[in-house]
Amino acid sequence: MSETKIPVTVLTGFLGAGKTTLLNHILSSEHGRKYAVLVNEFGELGVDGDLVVDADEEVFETNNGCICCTVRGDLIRILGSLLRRRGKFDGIIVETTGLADPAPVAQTFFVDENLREKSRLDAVVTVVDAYNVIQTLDESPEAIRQVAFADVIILNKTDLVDEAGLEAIEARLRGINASVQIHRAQHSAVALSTVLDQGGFDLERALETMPDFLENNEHSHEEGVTSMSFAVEEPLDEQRFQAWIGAILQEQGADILRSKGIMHFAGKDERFAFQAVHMMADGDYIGKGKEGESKESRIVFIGRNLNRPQLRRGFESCRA
Ligand SMILES: Nc1nc2c(ncn2[C@@H]2O[C@H](COP(=O)(O)OP(=O)(O)OP(=O)(O)O)[C@@H](O)[C@H]2O)c(=O)[nH]1
Repeated sequence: MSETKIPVTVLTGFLGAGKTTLLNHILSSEHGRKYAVLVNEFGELGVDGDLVVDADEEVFETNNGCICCTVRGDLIRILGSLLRRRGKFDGIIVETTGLADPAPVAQTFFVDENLREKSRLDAVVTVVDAYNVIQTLDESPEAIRQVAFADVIILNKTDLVDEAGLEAIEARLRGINASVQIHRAQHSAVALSTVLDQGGFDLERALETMPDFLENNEHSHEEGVTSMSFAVEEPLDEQRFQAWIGAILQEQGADILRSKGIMHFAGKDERFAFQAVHMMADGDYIGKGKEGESKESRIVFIGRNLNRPQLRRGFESCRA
């Protein structure tokens, strides 16, 4: 992805999962980089010397109008002014406290022209409380969505759950989101490289490790949220792909929470990284793959009511 675009990490997770602990861990680590942080609970971050932007309550003020529009408007305004001060920091972290659904925040980076030009959604990171997650998933559709949207899950509070319990949790999380990278943690102490600067390359790694045809539709207790991935070995026709994915997202974007993939287009050396949150999509060329690397194009859909044969046929019909 374009080097000049500032990476944005969207941090989400259920109440008390360990988001603030993670933020403090990031900001107090020796990484030699500067991050701007947008939170709606300023004051929790007792970190000196780092650039912490007080977005206060107003960022996520939602008492009138559509939640998505309000959030987007405020985010666009604050990020717009942040991006004018480019060069002062290397990345932006947006904590979505109080907002169960990360979609409107993530989508902002695909919708606004200015933000699209200057920034890119690097990853949605979801912090999960290992001790409470099973109950939370049973009781809350929002928790399921947060898992579905995640590129990276920090499975936190592993000190409170035994190994068998953790394995059961991981299986359940993968039942919702098969391509997600899960990192176990205590007090959100993860290597920063697992959270920040994920870019298109980790997407590729995630897709590689994801089995082709996961049959996990039996996870109906997750309100039918599941994931499917498809691979095509031959190069794709760019126009055909764009038309197909555009139509799919238009028609089924309400059910498709997240989609992402790495494409090899005929006549292009560089790989194309695609991602979408509901119907809002974005894509960028991310450079050539390594010598001898597979030229397979892969795509993953996470959502409900996914029609496997239809999606597979559609993707295969994009071959050049
Ligand atoms: N036992 C245990 N406790 C933890 C761990 N990580 C965080 N905690 C505790 O969990 C509580 C919540 O952590 P926070 O980081 O404030 O969680 P949060 O997601 O920011 O919470 P909200 O902003 O209220 O949604 C704090 O008391 C932490 O000390 C962990 O790995 N193990």
